[in-house]
Amino acid sequence: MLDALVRRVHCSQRHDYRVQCGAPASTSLPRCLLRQRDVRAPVKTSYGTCGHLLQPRKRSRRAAQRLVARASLAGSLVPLGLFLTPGLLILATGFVKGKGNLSDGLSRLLTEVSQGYFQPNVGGETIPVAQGELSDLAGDEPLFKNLFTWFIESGGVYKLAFGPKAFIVVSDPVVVRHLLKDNYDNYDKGVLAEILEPIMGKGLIPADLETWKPRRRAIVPAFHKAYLKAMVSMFADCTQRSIDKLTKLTESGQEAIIDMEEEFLNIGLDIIGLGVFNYDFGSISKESPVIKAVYGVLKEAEHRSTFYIPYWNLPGAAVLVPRQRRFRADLGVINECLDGLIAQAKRTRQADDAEALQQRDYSKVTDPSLLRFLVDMRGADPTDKQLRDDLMTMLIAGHETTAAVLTWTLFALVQNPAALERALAEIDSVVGDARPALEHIQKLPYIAAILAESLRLYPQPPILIRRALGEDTLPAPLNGDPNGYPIGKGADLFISVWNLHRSPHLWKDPDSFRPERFSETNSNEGFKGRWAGYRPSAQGSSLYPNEVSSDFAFMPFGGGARKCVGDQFAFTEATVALAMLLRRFDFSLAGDPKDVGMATGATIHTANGLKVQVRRRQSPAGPSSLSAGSPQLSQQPVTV
Ligand code: HEM
Repeated sequence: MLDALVRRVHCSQRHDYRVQCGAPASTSLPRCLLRQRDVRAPVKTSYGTCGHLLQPRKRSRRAAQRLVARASLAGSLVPLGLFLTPGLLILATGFVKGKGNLSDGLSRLLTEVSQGYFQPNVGGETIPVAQGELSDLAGDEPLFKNLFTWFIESGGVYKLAFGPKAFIVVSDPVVVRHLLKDNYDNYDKGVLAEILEPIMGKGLIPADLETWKPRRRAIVPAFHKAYLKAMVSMFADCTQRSIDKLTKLTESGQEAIIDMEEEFLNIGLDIIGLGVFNYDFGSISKESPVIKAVYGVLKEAEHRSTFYIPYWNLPGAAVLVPRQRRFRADLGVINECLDGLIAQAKRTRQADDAEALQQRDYSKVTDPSLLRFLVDMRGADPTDKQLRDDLMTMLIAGHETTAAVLTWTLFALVQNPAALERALAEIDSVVGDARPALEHIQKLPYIAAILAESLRLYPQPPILIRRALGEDTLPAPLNGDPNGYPIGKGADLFISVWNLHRSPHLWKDPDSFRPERFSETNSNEGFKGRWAGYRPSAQGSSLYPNEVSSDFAFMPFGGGARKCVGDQFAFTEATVALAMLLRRFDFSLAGDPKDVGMATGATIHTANGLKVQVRRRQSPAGPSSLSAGSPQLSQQPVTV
């Protein structure tokens, strides 16, 4: 195990070194040995083979500010916690006086205070341990990148302890297949459900298994083929709004610098509003209190998913903490809007069974939204609250995710001229100036490979979360204990999609952007027949390479029972938007790729926006008949 105790350091010229902690092999491992601080001392006066002085990685000013902010927030909430029980006061003093740094001590204290219990023993004693501290989270890198470093050091299943809380981190396709498919009903969403419950209630993503089963059965049929066809037309309309805006900004050959991440978020919001509840946010061209509230709630969802102390559960936090007060106000605005839309849909209900609803003539349907289908479907009869939870869930699940895919795809393409050229040739010859239709999308395999490659490098979300409802034994990961790892009820798991997608055991040249990889077979003898490898032929009729063709090494939309319900919606949306924008404009990065940065939330987004220079594309070749596309959008969006 000691062999794994390595850390990265740099010399003054930024040569990269891996150093080993100096503890003797026989020593039992106190947690502090793994902390960067403890590794710094022995290397402070060491020199690398380059002759330069070795030094620990420097924290950026931003990271340091983040750490201070977290520590001070923790500090400001301590008094609340201290009132809860005198025993915790002693605990607090012990932690704060202890050797750990202040933020680590406070973080542990707050985790316990706010959750009110110590993490029960959740088994997993035989799992290799990597231990982390809050200071690791406050480093330069997002959490999922730290998880990758520990994966390389500790293997496809390891345990990570933050104070009293332990997470089992899984980065092996055989174990992931077991969790998501073979034994899925032994797991719920655990910590994620706790975080999201105030926002999504019992919507499909956080729902417990009992609530989830009938809702999943009701929602899946709503994404039928005729719906998807109508949606493709709407995707084109919403992208056209952005094209019109960019066309204006690039009048008479001008060049404009645009934050395309923001633009993709606007396109995505308009699309998800229309597709889910036939509400036109019109966010590409205007601001409204509802849009502001949606962004406010999304920001809070992101804050909660990265802030590992659930301070918002402390008594009074919702009233005392300004951002929590704002969050409640924003949630009120959205709920009022959704309640209005649900009431209106119920007033105009035309009940029918699912099959009949799927056979409606969608070229004449004025409201093709999911809400309309869910209200009209006979037999499901969800309560207003359940409907609202499902709508809110889909609004959040389908907005930032697709925008993030488009952002990172464009980021990759502007740096890969050969891939861009091939993409343009495909768009020009298959779609040309036509309005993209479902039939076009099936004929754009290279665009599909580009989007898949972007999702491989930047999975949205980078981590999936589960909690064991009963005991289980995780199968052995690559090079792990052949007996597997028993875990107990209540064990919390992080499935690291980032690690799977960038694993050197599963992919050749994993960090390169190379869409062509999806037409090559790939395997690893080390799995001894337990992992089937990546096989393009197993993709079948799916629009994109997926968890089936990669045997859970590539999961752009998750896998198994709780796989994304909006995968086809999202994939066609991204294809339409990308094809239409690339056809019309030339994009090049305004600045250094490093300036874009990376930040983590529910999705991976940029730290500083995706600023690109936009120019009109000069006379692109290819079919130019508009009649080849689908008919104009016939739906009349509702505004309340
Ligand atoms: C590119 C865009 C998208 C990506 C990358 C994505 C990814 C995912 C992933 C990975 C999961 C599995 C989560 C887990 O197992 O814990 C998921 C679930 C889900 N997604 Fe998506 N999603 C996208 C777009 C959408 C859209 C457009 C919608 C709805 C219109 C949607 C609705 C949902 C729902 C409801 C679930 C929960 C399914 C269940 O638990 O049964 N997603 N998504």
